[in-house]
Amino acid sequence: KTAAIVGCPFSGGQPKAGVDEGPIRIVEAGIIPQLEDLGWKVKFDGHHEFENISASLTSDPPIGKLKNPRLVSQVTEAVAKAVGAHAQNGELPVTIGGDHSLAMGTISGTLSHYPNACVVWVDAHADINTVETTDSGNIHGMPVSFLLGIGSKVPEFSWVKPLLKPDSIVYIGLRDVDAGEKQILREHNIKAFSMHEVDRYGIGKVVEMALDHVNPKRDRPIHLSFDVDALDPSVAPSTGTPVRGGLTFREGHYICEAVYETGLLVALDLMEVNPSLKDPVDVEQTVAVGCSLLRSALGETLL
Ligand SMILES: N[C@@]1(C(=O)O)CN(C[C@@H]2CCCCN2)C[C@@H]1CCC[B-](O)(O)O
Ligand SMILES: [Mn+2]
Ligand SMILES: [Mn+2]
Ligand SMILES: [Mn+2]
Repeated sequence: KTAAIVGCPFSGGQPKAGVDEGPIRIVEAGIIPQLEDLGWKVKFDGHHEFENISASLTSDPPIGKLKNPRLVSQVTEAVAKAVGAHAQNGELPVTIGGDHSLAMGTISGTLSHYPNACVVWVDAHADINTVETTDSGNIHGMPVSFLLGIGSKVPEFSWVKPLLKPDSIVYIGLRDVDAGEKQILREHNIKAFSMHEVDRYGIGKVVEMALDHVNPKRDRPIHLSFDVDALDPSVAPSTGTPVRGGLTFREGHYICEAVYETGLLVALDLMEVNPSLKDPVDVEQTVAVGCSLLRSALGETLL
């Protein structure tokens, strides 16, 4: 079994510099030999270069509130092609971000090859703002709305096909959801296990219920999209939009272990590690947690 590392040094979906260094630090931390030690054949053709895309853009003025729209669209389209190609080759794409706008690409890529795939989205945030509801205009808060095809269309994003259905995504870890997003989740009956449910049922039951919702017969491929800000800031401090009251180290790892145990994982994203926001100790911790989550999602067990 081959894992293909899709290193995406990209920060255009949000305003904080440094998140583009995430993949570089995770690879430098040794994720490749770590995965090889788990028995994976690891393919890594170097981090994706997006310079040519940004160089070819003479200008990229906001569209409405949306920031860096053309850059984000072109980068995520390239990522969709890369992920789709790896999936086509029978490899498991492991996309390391970079900000979460990249998931517009990764999940498009997965769905192009596995149309029946379901998505487990682990995050403090729903990332489902539309052109109408976004307040920040930061596209890392919007990828799910594009994947669902909701909200008014933006011609620059016409490559994104509405391949994701509302009943095929489930959230775990939500605790900072905008009013407009809450309304969208309700209107589309999108299943979400917030930190309230994690407290109430425990992570084991939450993961079971989440999978029962999107994968009742455990026969659908799974795309796991993990935003490290789902974890409590004490666990993963160096990230752009930290929110208190998050998942513990073990809860985050349990999700990854349980998803791997299904044997259905076909694609994995590890997003929003920004190694420039904190002191070296906190950065090191965040990078190490990112590597650890990746290992757990790819078969590392405690016994
Ligand atoms: N919904 C958001 C958006 O900008 O759209 C607003 N939020 C920050 C905001 C700060 C003030 C209190 C309410 N929250 C970040 C989120 C996007 C996170 C993207 B992710 O990829 O990090 O999950
Ligand atoms: Mn590649
Ligand atoms: Mn996110
Ligand atoms: Mn988030």
